[in-house]
Amino acid sequence: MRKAVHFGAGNIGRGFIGALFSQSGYEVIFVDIADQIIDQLNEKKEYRVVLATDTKESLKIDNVSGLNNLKQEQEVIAAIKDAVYLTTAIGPSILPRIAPLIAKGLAARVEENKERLYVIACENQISATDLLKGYIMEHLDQKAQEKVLAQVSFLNSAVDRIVPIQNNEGSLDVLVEPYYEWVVETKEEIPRIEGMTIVPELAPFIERKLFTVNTGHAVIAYFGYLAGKETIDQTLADEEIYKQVKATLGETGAYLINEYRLDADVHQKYIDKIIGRFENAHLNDGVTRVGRSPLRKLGHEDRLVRPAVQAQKAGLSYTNLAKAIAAALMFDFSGDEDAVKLQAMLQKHGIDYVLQEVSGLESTNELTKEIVAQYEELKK
Ligand SMILES: NC(=O)c1ccc[n+]([C@@H]2O[C@H](COP(=O)([O-])OP(=O)(O)OC[C@H]3O[C@@H](n4cnc5c(N)ncnc54)[C@H](O)[C@@H]3O)[C@@H](O)[C@H]2O)c1
Ligand SMILES: O=P(O)(O)OC[C@@H](O)[C@@H](O)[C@H](O)[C@H](O)CO
Repeated sequence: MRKAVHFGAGNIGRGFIGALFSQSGYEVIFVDIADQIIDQLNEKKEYRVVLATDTKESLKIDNVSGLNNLKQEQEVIAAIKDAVYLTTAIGPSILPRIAPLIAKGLAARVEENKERLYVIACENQISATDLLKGYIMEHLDQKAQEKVLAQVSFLNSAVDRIVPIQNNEGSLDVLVEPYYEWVVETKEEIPRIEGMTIVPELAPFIERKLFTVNTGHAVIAYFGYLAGKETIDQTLADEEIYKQVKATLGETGAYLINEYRLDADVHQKYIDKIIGRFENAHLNDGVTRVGRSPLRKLGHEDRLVRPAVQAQKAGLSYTNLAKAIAAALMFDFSGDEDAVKLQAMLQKHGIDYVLQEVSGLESTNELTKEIVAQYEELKK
């Protein structure tokens, strides 16, 4: 049986990427640090993906097992030697931590197995696989680097499926929305996986996804948090926030339509469909999950700052994006390590410093001035 090694047996790992591999006839070896999940994967060897619909249809996902990357290095290396695919869904900040072990696995594999291996990072981050590749290369000598580059394809991708935090302690089953899209950039023929879409140029797909689904989601999460809401669907029921989401997606939409020559009507339908997905009450998706890691989300290339910077460059409106950035700066959820760091940084150094250090925005930039003004307004 063909093998896929997938790092991160969390919500997207089990609920989306691992599930597609299993349904495509692959044996899926999940690699994670959570012993409870790994033990269950090895004991049960199957779980269910449950769709967040009225009827809660479910699919059985089998041929799965688990390895702990901190305790079973040799087993992970052996699995990489045999795999056809190596994927991740672990969070962009964790990629540097798993890179040393992946490097060891790739170095061993290219000596013994001449079949091509396909590496794909499935994270909400532009060029996540390129980043992972860079981290891996730091752990290989020149000879190993050359062999790996000759025998391994590193493919960027965009992943879209809303998978909330699961409220079923002790179960491997995952509740997911029915919609999904996995777009992979390559010009090669690669082994077929059910549900994977291949494109020669990813930029329009990942930017459209990040700056519509994730920008919209972030707006709901940060304004919802400020308004004391619990979930994404509850927040969207608030008329003012609904209007704010629409207006912000109008701004990212204008940038995307201009940049990628998209059809305006088709893009509007895409926005409407996504808002419909956010309204799915079966997901019970928390504003604190969607707003998680605000330092990452306030990054220069991420879902809020990049479209604002790009809109500004193109002479388009960015007022609503600036307001969303201001709301993200107010995310002071004590259960989120990044939010705690962000608030400490704001208190110690002030907003101009944070926008410079975290978002790469100069204090003299008109966009920065707009964010500061919106922040002062929100604080009132
Ligand atoms: N949940 C979604 O709706 C969704 C949708 C699209 C993309 N994504 C992206 O997928 C990625 C994963 O998100 P998620 O929601 O599945 O998160 P998650 O927290 O549910 O899963 C992450 C998994 O990684 C594991 N992990 C953490 N550190 C590790 C380490 N050092 N070594 C091995 N495993 C480690 C955790 O134990 C966990 O099981 C993120 O980049 C996210 O942006 C999520
Ligand atoms: O995963 P994050 O933290 O980058 O973003 C939170 C959500 O917006 C995200 O997980 C979405 O649910 C997902 O990107 C939908 O495809």
